[in-house]
Amino acid sequence: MSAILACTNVNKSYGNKKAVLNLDLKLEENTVYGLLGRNGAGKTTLLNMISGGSFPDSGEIEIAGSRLYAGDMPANTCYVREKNLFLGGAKVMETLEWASVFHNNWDWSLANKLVKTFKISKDQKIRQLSRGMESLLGNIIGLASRASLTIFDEPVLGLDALMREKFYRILIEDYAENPRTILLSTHLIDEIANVVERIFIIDAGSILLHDDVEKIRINSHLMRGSNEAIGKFTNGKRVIYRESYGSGALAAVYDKIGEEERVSATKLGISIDGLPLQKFFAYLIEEGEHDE
Ligand SMILES: Nc1ncnc2c1ncn2[C@@H]1O[C@H](COP(=O)(O)OP(=O)(O)OP(=O)(O)O)[C@@H](O)[C@H]1O
Repeated sequence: MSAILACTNVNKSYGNKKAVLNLDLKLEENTVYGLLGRNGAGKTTLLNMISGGSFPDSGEIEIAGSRLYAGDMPANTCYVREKNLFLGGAKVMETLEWASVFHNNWDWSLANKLVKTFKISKDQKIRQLSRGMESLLGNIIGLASRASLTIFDEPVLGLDALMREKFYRILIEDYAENPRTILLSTHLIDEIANVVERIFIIDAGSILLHDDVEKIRINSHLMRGSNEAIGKFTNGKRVIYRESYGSGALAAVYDKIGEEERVSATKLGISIDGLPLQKFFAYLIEEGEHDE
């Protein structure tokens, strides 16, 4: 597979604030990625640079092998912003028509179908849409663009649980029929666990970890036992978080644990549970804080 996006040693500051720091990131063709990071981690700053909205202070961004220079609009890329830039006085239909002009692979039949699915009136003005409906309109544009690189920043903001589920289901179905690279940036991690194939975790402007979701699911564990047993068992393993309480301890481990090791853990009185993605992320970020 070849890279649709490559960021190399990218930096961006606002005054003294380093928002993106020595960041490397590579996205392959035809893969769904998640970009996770807490508030202020640098996600929007990064996505703005990838979409040509701002330019790095240093480093390189390449899209489909072409380097982005200041003022360039990346080809065949669709960026659905958290705060979209639609004109309040324009109608939904006019906004879709405007979007269709910018995207070569635009699919009107999909756009029309989704407008019906999400019950949005084409004659309604943008300023009359609810927050959730506005998110949905952005998402319709993202999906109908069928861009080789489609980026959604907080796509389910303001949507109820049913609509969030519907959006992700449609995204997966459409992706299966029309593979392209999709990057989902969100705080609602567990909701995308079954949608994305790989995950990038960004913290303080840099990528802290990237891996396959399946690998994270298999290799992330929460262990509880005595301080001594946990210390012994986790020796040499990648411990992303550890906490002691009295004579007991808890450890979040990101490593392979084989059957034999599980047997020896049981003998040591250690319990091992899986870690939901949200928890894995929280422990990883918290451990990062301890290290500072
Ligand atoms: N225009 C700006 N001027 C000054 N500082 C900024 C500006 N935009 C962002 N920052 C700072 O840069 C850092 C990264 O911000 P960014 O918006 O990229 O984070 P984020 O991960 O998208 O956060 P959130 O999830 O809250 O949207 C933050 O510390 C933020 O305060």
